Amino acid sequence: MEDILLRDIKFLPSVGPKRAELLKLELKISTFGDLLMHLPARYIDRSSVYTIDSVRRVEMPYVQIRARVVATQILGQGHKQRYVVQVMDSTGVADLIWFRNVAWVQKRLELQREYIFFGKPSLFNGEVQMVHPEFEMPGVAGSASAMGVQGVYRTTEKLSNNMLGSRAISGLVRTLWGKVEGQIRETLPPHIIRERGLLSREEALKQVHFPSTPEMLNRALYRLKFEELFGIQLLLLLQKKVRIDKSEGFVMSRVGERFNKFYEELMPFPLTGAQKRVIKEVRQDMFTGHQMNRLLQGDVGSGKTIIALLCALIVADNGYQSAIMAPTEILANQHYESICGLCEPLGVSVALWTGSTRKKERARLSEGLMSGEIDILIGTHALIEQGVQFANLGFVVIDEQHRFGVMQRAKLWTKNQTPPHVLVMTATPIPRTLAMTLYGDLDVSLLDELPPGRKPIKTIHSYENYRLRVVGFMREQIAAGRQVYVVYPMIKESEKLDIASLEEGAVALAEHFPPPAYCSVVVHGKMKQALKDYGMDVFKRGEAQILISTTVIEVGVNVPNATVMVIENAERFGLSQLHQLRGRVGRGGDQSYCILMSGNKISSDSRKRLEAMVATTDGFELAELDLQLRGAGDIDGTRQSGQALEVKIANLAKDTQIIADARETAQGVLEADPYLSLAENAMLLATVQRIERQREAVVDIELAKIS
Ligand SMILES: Nc1ncnc2c1ncn2[C@@H]1O[C@H](COP(=O)(O)OP(=O)(O)OP(=O)(O)O)[C@@H](O)[C@H]1O
Repeated sequence: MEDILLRDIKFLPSVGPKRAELLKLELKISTFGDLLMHLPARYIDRSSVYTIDSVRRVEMPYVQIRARVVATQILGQGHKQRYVVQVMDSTGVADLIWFRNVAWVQKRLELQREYIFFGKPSLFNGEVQMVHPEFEMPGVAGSASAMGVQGVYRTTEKLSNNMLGSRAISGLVRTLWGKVEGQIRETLPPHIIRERGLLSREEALKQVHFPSTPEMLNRALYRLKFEELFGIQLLLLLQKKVRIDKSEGFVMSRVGERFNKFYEELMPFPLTGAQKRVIKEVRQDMFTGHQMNRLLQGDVGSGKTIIALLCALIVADNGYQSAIMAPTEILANQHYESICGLCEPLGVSVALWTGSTRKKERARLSEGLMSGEIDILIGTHALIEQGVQFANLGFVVIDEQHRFGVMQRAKLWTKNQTPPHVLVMTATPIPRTLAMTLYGDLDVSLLDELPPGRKPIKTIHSYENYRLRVVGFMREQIAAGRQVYVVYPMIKESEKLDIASLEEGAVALAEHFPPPAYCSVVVHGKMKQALKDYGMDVFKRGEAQILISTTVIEVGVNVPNATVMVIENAERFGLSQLHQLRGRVGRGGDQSYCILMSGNKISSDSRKRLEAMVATTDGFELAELDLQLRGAGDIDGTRQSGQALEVKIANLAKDTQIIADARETAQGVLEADPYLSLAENAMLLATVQRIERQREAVVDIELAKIS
């Protein structure tokens, strides 16, 4: 049978070639199936009528009220002219305002008559207002107000101009439904539908487009989101299983001289319990003969670098090479310096490869890598972009991988016959359910203990008016021998402006902290690498007391003597970023401070973020809150992953319970049928294979972009 869902959209009555072309261009709708999956972007609930008084108390984006017109008047002149209609019900009065189409409204609204008004309410001086509400007489059969819950479809200006606004799209979907009803195939096996009490796929699709009640809409959305997330979880768990069961990995069974010597004689400090536990987990993985793919989550300053080094030493003792990849050159340099220093007495050879490594040096390094002379290579993306070759790469550390592109890692070393063990390190605390999706194919280690002697950082939110006090505080800290960071936000669209504001800030600071008594350095992303390195070095050596910078220092920079972090325009940063920045201080034993500077007027979301920063230093708590405030799409890298994972219906930030349910069901299915070989799971296998193909295509595109 021909699959009706694959039919070209131009064959749908009242579409035709011209509108079909537009639908393709604007909304990527090419087939009947595409239109069916073009779900409403939001819903309006016209199933209940609110009283004016209750509108004041409930937070609903749109409401309808039933009220009588008691007064009308035209206010203002010219383009400020507006028509204000006062309406009343038994609980109160509301003002309805029109700035346009005044004559049209005037003609249709009669004094003392009752209407249903539908619109977006707002409160002005405690009074309910609605601008440009829709209205109609109550009790008219088939009227919009009697239609219950309605979907609003995403459309574009161009489509609206061609008679394809939200309502027209809704009409097309209705026509479509008449043709496809009864032909929608089920994609989940009956046992899952039964266990989870799900709607059938057909019923779910019908209900998302034409909800009969709010409850049915919720069940329909649950079913479609569940299906989407379940497919992903199944794929992730299956990939993990295949890796563990089938993929070969290097066996690193020796704990040799270099690791032992370092551990016993050269370690600058005893490891924390959590660090010891993680090393043990990694060693176990490396011993199994399967490839390790582990995520190391540790809050800022929890001591991840030493773990990378200890692992690399085990690897070197077993005769393999390691690569450690950092997200920025500054960080790669920092790792290189500290690891070089630590490794010198061990006879382990360490090299650095970044975007600014010169051609001649690269040639020399390539030789060293191919001959096996170099044990540990530290670098940036350049390691991949430039296709660096190793003699026997056994271990790769990806630092801060959220910057790296979540999906890329899967494909990085597929060229090697035996893939190296991979340790992904991240300081971004990822809420549990999000981690299930983003890193669902990895094993997870947690560094949940900070090195001893750390004092919690004190965080203060300060306004522009108090700047002089902040300056005074910075002076005190500098007088006590400490160092200070001052960070400006960087917003991609207007880098020039950002740098200008940083430079202005630097000039103002120079007045408060004049040379030669004080020394400040400026570092920002647009500077030449050599200059950046120079600035960082001067600060690290303690020769400058103030480092003025953009967020280039956000990840990883480690200067334990710096105790004050001043964040300018803190309201412009997201919570995870603020947390990362704050993590640059409090890395030594001294009391540290984070001062969040903001303008006097900030939005309520910004205020919530800043208040949360003041209230807690717990990265996980902040990450959860960030997720609620901003959604997964705004957390670094997750938008990209959402796309790569083809998550279209579910929301990775909000649908946490559904993610957990989907994972649980997926686990259950795989326990009973580890490789989906039973007939009853054939359709699941097909789904997983389809997602895998899509995902691979996306990863290929991502990789093509960087290489
Ligand atoms: N067990 C320990 N005892 C004392 N100090 C430690 C210990 N482990 C690490 N440190 C020190 O703590 C500081 C932070 O360590 P490191 O730079 O590895 O943190 P990180 O986890 O990479 O943090 P971030 O993600 O913020 O970069 C460093 O100065 C490091 O020398």
